[in-house]
Amino acid sequence: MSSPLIIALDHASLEAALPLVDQLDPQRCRLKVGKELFVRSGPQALEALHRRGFEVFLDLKFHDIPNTVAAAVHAAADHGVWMVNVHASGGRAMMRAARDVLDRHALNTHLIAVTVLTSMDDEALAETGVARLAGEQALHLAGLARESGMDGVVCSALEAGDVAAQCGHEFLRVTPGIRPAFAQRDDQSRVMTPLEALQAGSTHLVIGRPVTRAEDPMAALVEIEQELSNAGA
Ligand SMILES: O=C(O)c1cc(=O)[nH]c(=O)n1[C@@H]1O[C@H](COP(=O)(O)O)[C@@H](O)[C@H]1O
Repeated sequence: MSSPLIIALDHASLEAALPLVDQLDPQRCRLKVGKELFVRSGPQALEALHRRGFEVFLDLKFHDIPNTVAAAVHAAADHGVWMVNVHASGGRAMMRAARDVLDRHALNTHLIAVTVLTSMDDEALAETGVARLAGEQALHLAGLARESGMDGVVCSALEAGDVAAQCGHEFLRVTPGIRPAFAQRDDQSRVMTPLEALQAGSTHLVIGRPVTRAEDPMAALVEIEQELSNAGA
């Protein structure tokens, strides 16, 4: 599957997500299961998506003591998900523990770390006691994630190029905060269009509301695919 598109199923339940899922093609996108859908529908949601042939990014952003996060990552990988994530700000020992548990059990789920949430700007970050600018902090955490054995990071597309330069091109740059020209910004602060994001160095694009809340989700997805293919992306 070579598409960079990951559609965020930020739906209230599996039942609510299925009408959209059943219009999508597993050869043309992956799906992301986040907190609300997983808390309501649980592993059943993963099974239902896997049965339909989709690769799934389980986005639960684990952030806890190393032992707890490693166990949670192990449990996620046991469900056969394609990708799982933790918060890089959980630190080196936490990320290493998560890496080690996957290696010990020969599980090949991609393990990535969230750097700075795309909803955060410099001011919001300063309020949490982080003095660096959001872009600098994201790059700092990407370096720590790389050293701690992560396969990549979640970052804003604004940082994707710098992350690639610093951490290597095989290090994944999964970027939410994607807003096609036709979409609203919603609560995202640091945004780019799909084409800009790929050109800036993203390896994967996480897209939620611009597709899932569109009047015609398939038309929105096709419009994004066309924008990318017209530019040879
Ligand atoms: O880890 C993520 O996927 C994530 C990290 C981040 O920094 N920002 C961010 O928006 N996300 C997720 O990406 C998706 C973006 O959705 P839309 O803003 O609707 O496109 C949501 O499911 C968020 O949970």
